[in-house]
Formats: sequence, C-alpha cells, structure tokens
Amino acid sequence: MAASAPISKTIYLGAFAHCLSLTDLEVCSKGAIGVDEEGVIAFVERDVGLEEARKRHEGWGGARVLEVKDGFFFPGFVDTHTHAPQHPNTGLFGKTTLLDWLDQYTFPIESSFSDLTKAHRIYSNFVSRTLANGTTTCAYYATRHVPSTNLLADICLKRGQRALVGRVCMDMLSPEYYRDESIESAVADSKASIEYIRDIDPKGDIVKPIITPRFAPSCTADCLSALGKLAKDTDAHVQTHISENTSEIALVRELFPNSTSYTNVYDTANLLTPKTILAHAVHLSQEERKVIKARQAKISHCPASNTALTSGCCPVRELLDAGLTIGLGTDVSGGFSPSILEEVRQAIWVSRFVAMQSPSAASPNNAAKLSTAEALYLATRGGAAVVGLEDRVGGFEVGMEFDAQMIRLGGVPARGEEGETGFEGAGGPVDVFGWEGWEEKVEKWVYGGDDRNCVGVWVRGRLVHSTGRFEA
Ligand SMILES: Nc1nc2[nH]cnc2c(=O)[nH]1
Ligand SMILES: [Zn+2]
Repeated sequence: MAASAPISKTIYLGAFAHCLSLTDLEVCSKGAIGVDEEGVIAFVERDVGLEEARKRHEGWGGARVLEVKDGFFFPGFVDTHTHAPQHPNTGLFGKTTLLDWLDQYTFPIESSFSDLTKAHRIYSNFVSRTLANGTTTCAYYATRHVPSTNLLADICLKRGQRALVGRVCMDMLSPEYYRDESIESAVADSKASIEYIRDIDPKGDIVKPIITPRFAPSCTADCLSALGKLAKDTDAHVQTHISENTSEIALVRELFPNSTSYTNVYDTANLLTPKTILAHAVHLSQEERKVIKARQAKISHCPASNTALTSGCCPVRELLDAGLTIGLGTDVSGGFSPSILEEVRQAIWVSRFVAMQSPSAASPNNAAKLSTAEALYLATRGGAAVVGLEDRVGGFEVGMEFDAQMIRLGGVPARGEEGETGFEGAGGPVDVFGWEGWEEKVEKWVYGGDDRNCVGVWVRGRLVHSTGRFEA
C-alpha cells in the first residue's frame, strides 16, 4: 500500500452516499464511480449496472471493478483538529479542565517528543489509527520539536494520508522544560519545518505545513505577530485554539489587557486569514463571530473534547447561521476518540444539549439540533472547506479526487436455527436485517458504527488502509 505505487483505472460499483449540501444527503443504491489513474473521478453514474456504465464511457471497458457488498462508499472524513503526540493519553483526563489538564497530562507527554524513537512509534500508530477510522485528511498539531514534527509529515506522506502538520509554538506560560527559548527561535524552528515539509511534497498534494501558535495564553504578543508575519511571507495555513473554556478566556483578558476580545488578540497579530483554523470557538461573542467571518477564518468544532474537559456546549447552529465555515475535530486527547464518526455522533448530541437548554424544558429548541445529514456534511465537505480542499475532496463529483471509505454492515442470518446465536453473518457492530432502506442503513452506521465497518480507505484513488474484508 505504498503511497507512491501506481493506481489503475477503477470503477467503484454499488451503493454510495455523500452530502450534496448542508442539509441534503444523497444515498444512491446502485452507483458506478469511475476513477482514473490520477485518482480523479471521471464519472458518477446513478441507477446503472456495470455493463451500462462501461457502455456509456468509452475506454472504460477494461477498467478494474471494485464492488461494495452489504454496504456503501462514503467520502473520506476530514479531521480539522487533532494532536498526534497526545495519542498515548487518549481517554485520560479524569475530572480536569483545560488549564490543569494541560499541566497535568499534556505538557509532560508532548515534551518527551525529543525522543525520535518514541515519536516514530506513537506517530505511526496514530496515523494508522486515524486512517482505520476513515480519516483521509487530518490537521495535526505535533510538538515544538522540529525533527519529530518533520517525522510526522514523513509518515503521513509515506502512508498517503493528506495532512497539515504543525510545529507548535509557545514562548510563555508553559513549563520551563517545554517552551520556545525566544521569539527568534520559535520563528526559525517553524520556518525550518515549513521548508522541510515543502521540500518532501513540493506541490503539497499530500502533506502541507501549518503555522501553529498553541493558543494565546502560551504566546507573547510579539511572538503572535512574528507568526502572523511568517504566515503572510510563506502563505501557509495557520491553526490555533480559541475561546474553549471560560477560565482560558479570563486569562487571555488578563494577559492581553489592550485587546478587546480573544479574537482581537489573533486579529491584531494578523493571524486570522482564510487559511486559519480556529479550534473550539465555544464562547464567542456576536462581535467575534463577525470578525472571524469577515476574515474568512474557519472553525473546527470539537464536541467530544468540549464535553470531556467540560469546556462548554458549542452553539453550532448559531455559528452556521452566522455564516461561518465549520468542520469537525477529534482534538485527541482532550477528545477521547480518533474517530470522526464518533465526532459526528457527539456533534449531534451536543446540539441536543444546546436544544434542551432552551428556556422551556418542555419544548426543546428544535432549530438548534443538527440532523444526521448536517453532521455528516461537517465531517466531509465542511471539513474540506476548513482545510481549503473543498474543490478536491468531500464528495463524489466529476473532477474531484477519490478520497473514500468502503463501509460494510453486518447482515443477520435469515434463519436462526436452534443453538445458533444469529451472530454468524455479522461483521462489525451494526446489525442489518435486510428490510432497511438505504437511508436507514446510513443512519444505523452513524449511530452504531465504528472502525470495524470501515473495510477500505482510499486517498486520490490509492488504497491506504484495508482490513482485508473485500477483494481489491
Ligand atoms: N483541547 C486543547 N486545548 C488546548 N489549548 C491549548 N493547548 C491545547 C491542547 O493541547 N488541547
Ligand atoms: Zn486542540
């Protein structure tokens, strides 16, 4: 499954589902998606069999055919915010909240990434884990160490996962043992990592650098401004955290007394650009939302993390109504799962908690609730827009690149005989009895599925993960 191996022209046959818009999920029970040797979608046929699809497309007679059985193709997920070095801490947060969690759990593990052997082990495992969960594009925070940050980019490139990889900057309020020595060294190290990543993938088809000030409380105003200038000079992406937790917001007010808001701190440093990803955005004021929209900066919604660290319930409907571009983020290890499918569920749950906070408990604010289609949109097309890939990935359209996952659902045997469990035909955690419609099958996957259902993953038409549960 080497990322550089040539790919053959393939017709992906069978059911597929993808989002056409925020509210519109298309589920096609009998499709044929033609993908060329460059991994670009050449045709998408609906309600046709293989022979008809071949007849309609000259030159596709000899193409390889890959059929999905008991399932469907779905676009690869986009994880718009996660921390690869925090992977060993997944599930470890106790009763902490953001600021004490950083001190207790996060800085100690991140600081150990000066050890390249350890970094290799953890990063390889995490990239495998995210791929196995259908994540074809991922925005990664690394640590402040240049060699291990570059190693993460190497691993993503080798495995064929699209990635934005960021060397973390932090020149204040972090422990002595894990802090940039100066603004100059923070900028020079960031530059070195940007140059390395652009060198290994000059076109940025698979890996790209992303400038990563950790968050305002761990960067001086001058460091933020220097990174804003670096973003302008290099035209690179930017990622940071914003307005995650109320104590953090109070700290920002104290540290930046001349700024009118948390958003204003980043805006003053020229860090809000169309290529900026702002993680969390739970407690933004109306004014801050307007500024973020005006700068065309993007939002990563991280519902599992926001609940685990009791940061708050992000009012996603309001952010959508304000016209902001939003994707989902696992935020490992604030978040407890590397799965964007889990974030889809968590985003739906959190929207329901927001709905139940309406003044009348007897009548929830239904408008706040995200539908399954909307949450899947955030996981695919929304995320693609957050990382600037909306023209290339996120849906099955002619001219887009084939980033996809094959989802298989378990069939329950038609006849259970005495002594049988009725479990024999099942593959994975979702039981399908045969009478469900395709929309219902997708719903069952969203609420009950996991990586056992994700049997194959492709990036630009290249197989990057497989469980062996289909014939390639
Ligand atoms: N969730 C989360 N928030 C942060 N704010 C600053 N650093 C972090 C981090 O590592 N995780
Ligand atoms: Zn984070």
